[in-house]
Amino acid sequence: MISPLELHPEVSKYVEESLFHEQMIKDYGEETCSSLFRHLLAYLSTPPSYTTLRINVLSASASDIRKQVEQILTKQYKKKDWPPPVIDVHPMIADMLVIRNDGPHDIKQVENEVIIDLSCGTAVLRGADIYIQGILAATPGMRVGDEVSVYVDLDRGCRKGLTKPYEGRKLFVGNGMALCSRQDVFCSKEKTSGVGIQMTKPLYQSPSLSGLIPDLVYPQNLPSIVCSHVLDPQPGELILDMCAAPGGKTSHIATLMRDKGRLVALDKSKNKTTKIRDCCQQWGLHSVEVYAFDATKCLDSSSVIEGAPPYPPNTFSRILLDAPCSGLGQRPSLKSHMTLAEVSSYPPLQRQLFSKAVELLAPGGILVYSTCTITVSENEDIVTWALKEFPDISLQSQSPHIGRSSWPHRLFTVRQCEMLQRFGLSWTKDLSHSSGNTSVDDASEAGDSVDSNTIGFFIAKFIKLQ
Ligand SMILES: C[S@@+](CC[C@H](N)C(=O)[O-])C[C@H]1O[C@@H](n2cnc3c(N)ncnc32)[C@H](O)[C@@H]1O
Repeated sequence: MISPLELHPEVSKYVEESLFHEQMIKDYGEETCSSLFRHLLAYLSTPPSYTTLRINVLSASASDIRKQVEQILTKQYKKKDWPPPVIDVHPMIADMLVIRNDGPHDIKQVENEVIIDLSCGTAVLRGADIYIQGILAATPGMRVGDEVSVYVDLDRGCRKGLTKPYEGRKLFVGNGMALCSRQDVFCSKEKTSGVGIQMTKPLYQSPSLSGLIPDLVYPQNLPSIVCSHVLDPQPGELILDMCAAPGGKTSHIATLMRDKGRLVALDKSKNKTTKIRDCCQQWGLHSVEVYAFDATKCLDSSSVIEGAPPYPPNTFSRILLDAPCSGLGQRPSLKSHMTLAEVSSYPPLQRQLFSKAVELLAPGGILVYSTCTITVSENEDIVTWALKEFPDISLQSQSPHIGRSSWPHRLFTVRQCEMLQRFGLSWTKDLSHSSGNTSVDDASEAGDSVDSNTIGFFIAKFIKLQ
């Protein structure tokens, strides 16, 4: 049993107050709101029920890629003794494959124990095997072929190479087979890379995606795929992706432009821009220019459109601001070490980036703002601030719209709520109209479909008036 996402108490209070504002507490009662918040934290600690892959439809047809993926994963599943995977093209989004995950399973724990860290544990819950470098501790005497039980160190207390049983708080994530001995992990100079534990009986069965036809397939969460479709990039346009690394949405935007036109991709982190370049190169995309650049400085009226940033005002036909955020929509998320100062540092940065985006956008141009977090302060509040601050932009409806509408906000009309998209667990559409109904959507209410059981994500679309 996975416990709810753990937050620093002051962060938990901040997020809860951001979601359940005074009016909601008045309308639905304190008890209901805090029980919904606990439900939300529990939901965030579990992995999504589906794995989604974006596919390169410029290189092959969706059905061909689906077949290739099916062949590879069927072999992988057979090796692990699992029933064959069910893989479909998403009914509304032609460049997305959907694979149903399965779990949680009831797995009997064995004596041999392997400890891994939080980030490795998160990957295991989404289908990954464990690389040798990811192993923090293993039972003395562990040999190749042994069955082992894998635990996540929840408190970052496990010393690398610990020989005694780990006494700290740990979460069981399934059983696997050792492909290396304990000696290989901690004492060998040779065998230090590659898969160390193959997860044969994980708590959640989902495909292991490392190296899965990288020129045709990009593992990406559903809302991120939707986000680039909402931007609706067209061939021949001049488009800006302001915060682009590692390049998932950049490569998608360039693909939707059929690699014709010019896509400028910026990221503040120089190291991360390498990932954008690699990603575009792998998909054979040539329309992308990548710059390591602070997007808060990318506007300058004396600059020119060609070449590197900064750029003059009214330049781009479309801009994606996939903003740096607190990331609290990520699933599974077992424990966050973020402090209140960190979480509350994002809205000012988001407003700064948004202001630049509005100026850089050409009249008639489209701006998409998105985050992978759940706080109202980084989502709905940014929209209400922007609509007040910039009378020359207007909120637009989105296509495709397969997520929920926004979190209830005292400054939105019902129509405005419906123009925004929130993914992951959300307030039921009808709840805001009926104080008698106090449920959030869950598995019993179509909440377990691929469109709803995903990460927490927010999308807003604007047009700059002519
Ligand atoms: C949510 S991630 C972007 C994910 C990316 N759009 C994708 O789909 O692969 C936010 C990114 O913003 C970058 N960032 C943070 N501050 C920035 C700034 N001032 N200018 C440009 N990029 C920034 C971070 O390095 C991070 O890579």
